[in-house]
Formats: sequence, C-alpha cells, structure tokens
Amino acid sequence: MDEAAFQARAEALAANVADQEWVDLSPGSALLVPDWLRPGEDLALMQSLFTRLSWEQPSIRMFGRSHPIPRRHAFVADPGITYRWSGLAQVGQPWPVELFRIRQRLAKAGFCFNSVLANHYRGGEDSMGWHADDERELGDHPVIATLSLGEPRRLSFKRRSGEGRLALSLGKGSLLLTSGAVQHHWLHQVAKSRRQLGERVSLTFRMFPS
Ligand SMILES: O=C(O)CCC(=O)C(=O)O
Ligand SMILES: [Fe+2]
Repeated sequence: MDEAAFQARAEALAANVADQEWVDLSPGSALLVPDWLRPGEDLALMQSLFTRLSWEQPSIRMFGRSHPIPRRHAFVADPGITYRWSGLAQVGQPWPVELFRIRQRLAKAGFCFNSVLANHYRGGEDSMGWHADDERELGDHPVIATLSLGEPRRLSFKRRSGEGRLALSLGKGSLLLTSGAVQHHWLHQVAKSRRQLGERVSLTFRMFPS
C-alpha cells in the first residue's frame, strides 16, 4: 500500500469515527483514532491474550552483549511467516479468535495484515528503544496498525536525519495507523517511565507481502 493508497484508506476510516487526529510525520503520515475499541473491550481483550498467547522475554545482542528485552512479546502470524529482527527469528503462533476478529475489522476498513507482534509492558520500567520497523521482509511500504490496551504510554518519534521530534499518548482502545514512509524516515520508541504505571499491551499489525 503506497502513500496515496494509505492516505485514501485512512481518510475513509477517519470519516467513520467520531474522533481522530492526523499526525504529521512527513513525508509519511499517521492517523490516531483514540476510541477505536468500545469501552471495556480493551481490558477483556488484554486479559484473554494473557492466557491465549505464549509470551516470552528473549535476549538480544546489543553492542556485543546479550540482554533480555525490557518487555514480553508474542508473535502471531499466518502459517509460514517468520519475523527476523535484532538476531531473533520469531515463528508465528496461530491466531486466537479475538485477535482474528480485530484483523478482520481492520481488513474491512482496507487495512490487510497477516501478522501481529504483541508487546507487553508490565510497568513503567518496561520499554522499547529507538528503532524503525523497516525490515526488508515487510516490503517497500511497511504500513503498521498499533492497537493499544491498558495503561496509556507515550510513543515518541524522531526524524532519522535532522530536526524533528514528536510524541503521542496512546491510550486504551486507541488505534494508530502509520504509513510506510514513517518507518523509512522516522525512528520511534516507548521510553521507560519513573512513574508507577499499570500494564499495557500493544498489538502491532504487520503485512509480510508474499
Ligand atoms: O508499543 C508500542 O506502541 C510500539 C511498539 C513497536 O514499536 C513495535 O512493536 O515495533
Ligand atoms: Fe516499532
């Protein structure tokens, strides 16, 4: 889905929701829908995913040393998809029905995905460092949909070259759609927080083109 197709589909989605915010991440763009899930739907989904998915906290090598990632994660995908990043090779788990329904809901809005990386931040000390989701396996236009459950967390962006920073608060039940150019031109992170924070799960839907 190139930038023009992303824009058209995101505009159509935006026209069907009460509240939405366009985020300028030029040359890419992003749409934030604060209340994409119904009230209470997010907690029910989070609780069921805790038992339905097999969560892990692997170690990755950084600067020559091995560190456990500061969060837990689970990768769900159609058969045959393996996600390789930071030296990990994640084979997809099968789709729990609750997650499959979300995927179908996104597909109905024109956003098709065949996998989702779920991240579990147990509290403020859990985080995700600066990165972009631009692995070659995700194709030329790595559109990502992020659905947030539980505690709101700040997602920060910084431009890869030159000036430009921005942060969004991703609250429970919110949906963030980012176009492919966002991954090519910006980095993002979920920084640690010194505040006492509750649990959050982010569901980052991705498409591995065949
Ligand atoms: O938790 C988030 O909102 C960000 C997750 C993320 O960047 C990722 O899974 O690649
Ligand atoms: Fe990411």
